[in-house]
Amino acid sequence: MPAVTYEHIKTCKQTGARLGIVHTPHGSFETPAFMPVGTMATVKTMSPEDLKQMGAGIILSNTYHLWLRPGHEIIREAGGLHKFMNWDRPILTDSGGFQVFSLSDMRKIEEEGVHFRHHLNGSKLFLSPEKAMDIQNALGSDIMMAFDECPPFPATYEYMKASVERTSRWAERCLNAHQRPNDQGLFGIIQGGEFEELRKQSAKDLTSLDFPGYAIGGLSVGEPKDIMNRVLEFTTPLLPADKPRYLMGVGSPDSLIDGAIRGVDMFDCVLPTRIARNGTLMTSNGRVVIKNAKYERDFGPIDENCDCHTCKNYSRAYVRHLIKCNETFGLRLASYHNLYFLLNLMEQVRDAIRNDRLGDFREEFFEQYGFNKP
Ligand SMILES: CNc1nc2cc3c(=O)[nH]c(N)nc3c(CCN)c2[nH]1
Ligand SMILES: [Zn+2]
Repeated sequence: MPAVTYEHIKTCKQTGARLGIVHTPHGSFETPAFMPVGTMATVKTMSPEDLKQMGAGIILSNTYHLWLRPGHEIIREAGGLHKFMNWDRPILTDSGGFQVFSLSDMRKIEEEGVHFRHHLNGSKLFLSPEKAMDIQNALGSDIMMAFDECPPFPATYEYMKASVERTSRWAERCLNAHQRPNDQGLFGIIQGGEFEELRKQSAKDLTSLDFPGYAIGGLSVGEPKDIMNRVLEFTTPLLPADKPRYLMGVGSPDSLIDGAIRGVDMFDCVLPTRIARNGTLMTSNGRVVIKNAKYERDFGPIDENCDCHTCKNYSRAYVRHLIKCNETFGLRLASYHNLYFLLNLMEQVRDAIRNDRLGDFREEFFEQYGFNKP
């Protein structure tokens, strides 16, 4: 029995969105799902109890960061990442490729792997498909990602073609290095940028290797949203309908809805906690920049349509005060609300799929949030 399986519940009659359940060794979660990001084995300022209370079904952590600090062997000795961070629900770990390219310079890509400098102390490091698999095996994540190259945007067709072919060879090496296929699911990552031919090539290469799930990589790297949506439109149909589809690095409300409509099941993004820390809050009526003076005497909730712990117990004026004073509690209140907002949005998306009306929901949400404003 593979470690990770997908159960399709239904497809929305109004759009291409699908309702499903992903089953893993640490439990199941409904899809479409948003995964809070816990890079350093913590979703910043949130406790596991907070995450459960807000309905997080799965969280993401990062091979690159945990390899560097505290070191994957320490986590292996702790009994794995679930035990180390006291999270007993599913964990997905990214493979490190993207983090190397987004964090460190002085990098050199070879067939064997990537040579680069530690982004904090500059020491020379090397990451390969086999090393990325060894680290993820030590972490014991339920879903591991294949080691890939996420090419920059834009990239030439020639560069992208060579990169896709190497990423496909790396994916096979990851499968061959997989030590615990019954305990950990390994997802392949489709690359190819905005080139339909290369996305087809990547999908053909990786679906022939029969992974339990597939990610769509190489997006949310600065391309306009209409390009992302177009790439999704011709890429998701290339992926097996009985496997989860994970769009990497996507987390704004409009992109989550538009990705679900195009058949995506899983998303992750640091956006909600990152913008929360500087006081930008997502609400049903659009973004609220809480440091703005107009909230100084606003004793109402962040979002009157939100029933999260922050909105039920604290005012905009109070959160504004804490954020301006850089009080840690303010970071917690803002992060809690933003994560809750996205998790609740995904619950509304799943509801709309159940009722075959995700297209209508999109219109209503975009109108109220202000996405339709010119
Ligand atoms: C924020 N935008 C973004 N695009 C990504 C693409 C990849 C991607 O193409 N490959 C991998 N392995 N990770 C990606 C990530 C990290 C996801 N947590 C991305 N993040
Ligand atoms: Zn709230």
